[in-house]
Amino acid sequence: GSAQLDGAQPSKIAVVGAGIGGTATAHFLRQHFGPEVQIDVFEKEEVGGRLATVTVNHNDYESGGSIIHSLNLHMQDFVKQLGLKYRRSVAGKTAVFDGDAVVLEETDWYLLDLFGLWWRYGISFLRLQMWVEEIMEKFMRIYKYQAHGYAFSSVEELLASLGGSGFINMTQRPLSDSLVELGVSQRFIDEIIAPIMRVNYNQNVSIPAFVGAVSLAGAQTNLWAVEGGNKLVCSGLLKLANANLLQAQVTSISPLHTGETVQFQLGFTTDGETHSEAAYDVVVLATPLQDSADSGVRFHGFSPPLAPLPGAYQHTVATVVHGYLNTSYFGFPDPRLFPFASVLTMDAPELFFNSAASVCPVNISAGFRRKQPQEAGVYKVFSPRPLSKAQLKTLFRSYYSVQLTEWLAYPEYSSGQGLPPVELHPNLYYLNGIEWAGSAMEMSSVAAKNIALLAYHRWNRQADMVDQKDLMHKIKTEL
Ligand SMILES: Cc1cc2nc3c(=O)[nH]c(=O)nc-3n(C[C@H](O)[C@H](O)[C@H](O)COP(=O)(O)OP(=O)(O)OC[C@H]3O[C@@H](n4cnc5c(N)ncnc54)[C@H](O)[C@@H]3O)c2cc1C
Ligand SMILES: CC(C)=CCC/C(C)=C/CC/C(C)=C/CSC[C@H](N)C(=O)O
Repeated sequence: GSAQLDGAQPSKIAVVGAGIGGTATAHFLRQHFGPEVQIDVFEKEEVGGRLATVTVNHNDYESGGSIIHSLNLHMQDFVKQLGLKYRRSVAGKTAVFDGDAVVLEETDWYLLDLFGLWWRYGISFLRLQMWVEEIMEKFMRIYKYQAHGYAFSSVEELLASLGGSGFINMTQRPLSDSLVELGVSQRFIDEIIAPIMRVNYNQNVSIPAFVGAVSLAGAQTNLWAVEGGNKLVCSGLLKLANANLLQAQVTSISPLHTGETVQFQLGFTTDGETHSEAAYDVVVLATPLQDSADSGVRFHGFSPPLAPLPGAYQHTVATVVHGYLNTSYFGFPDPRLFPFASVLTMDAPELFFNSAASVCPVNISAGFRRKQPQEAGVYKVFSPRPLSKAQLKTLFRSYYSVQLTEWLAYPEYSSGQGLPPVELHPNLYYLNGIEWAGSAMEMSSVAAKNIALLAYHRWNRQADMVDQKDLMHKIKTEL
């Protein structure tokens, strides 16, 4: 009970979930709280969570989170600190399919086919590009604030520090409204924006503008991934943090009142057996807690009781197929004349898939080249539901293997609810609320750094490092 009063560090911290959010939290907690504290990370399934690979024909392919933006500085830092390597994506052309024919043949929507896009969409293209750049520039402020040690007690405070009320409004208003206001044409929205929202978030242009901008950043050309698989970052961070990995599902969290301070007792099951571990000073929940996300975590004995989180997570199926693409379906009876590496789709009710793309293995050997459509290749198809045999036969002339991963992938953004809280109770934190602003590896990493800083400042009662206003100015005048 006296730990917090005499300024000592916490002795035990628990993190629930070993995805990028949980493992990055463990790493940053270690940085801030020092070498003495015991950090236990609970994981019920695989380290990596939504970063995962499937093996096809002796090669591994990303089945969950796959691409990282060049300005995602936490992810970049992790890769450097862990001695991992970057894997650049192998260039390939993209088409947009409307269910009937290819409506747009482009090479690379930012650079190569700029003139083609100009001709077709006029000023829309430039306006959109500037809009995304401006948002990215403001978003990048977070790295400075975090490097100076500033933390935020809510996702709203964090966003407001970066982009004022404009950023918060962007989490509530539809992307389509923002784009129309910008003067982006309906044709551009239907043929380019909607297909990008479908491939990245399995949703339409009514998703909020902030996550829409994140999704558009994810359609730029400066993207990379981690050689060997993105999930290597998670296992690497656990080691770097010197954290204990407990292969167990946390089932309950209850407060333990001892004197003036509160600690937490965690109930968990491992190999069907129930255990409990007491006396955690700080707990970070790094997994979605909505009922539909099925984390299995229950809160007992909190007064007032913790309110359930509204909203649900979107079902998205990633199907990795080794076979021959049926190019006829896209209007190219001769596969040798099919020039595309990926096909995005417009928002058409009859379409049963969102995208189909030739994919590269996570270990690209020096001489790697994409297979031609007349050869057997490995493709990833995103769809809202598992593909039936008939649907597979529509997309592939024949195939050797099919691997299906069903994800509760990212928030269902249409519900228009607010952003979940970060502080559930003193010393009990929730990471995944940030996904309701935008779900991406970097968003979880930003939230991880924020929670580690927040936990540290709360523990040490440093109120002047939390929710400070006018940080740009403060930082400039700091020594
Ligand atoms: C198909 C797909 C494609 C994506 N593509 C990209 C992309 O290209 N780029 C990008 O940046 N992002 C992408 N994302 C989003 C990105 O993967 C996620 O935002 C990010 O991985 C979330 O990490 P997290 O650690 O917050 O959550 P998770 O990875 O979900 O980690 C939570 C962990 O907690 C564990 N857990 C849950 N309950 C318990 C419990 N009770 N006890 C113990 N453990 C528990 C889970 O098993 C899981 O491992 C994609 C997501 C999907 C699904
Ligand atoms: C957080 C910021 C500022 C930028 C992140 C940009 C980014 C990498 C967004 C990706 C979002 C996402 C959920 C993509 C899913 S699908 C990716 C890919 N098309 C695939 O084929 O797997």
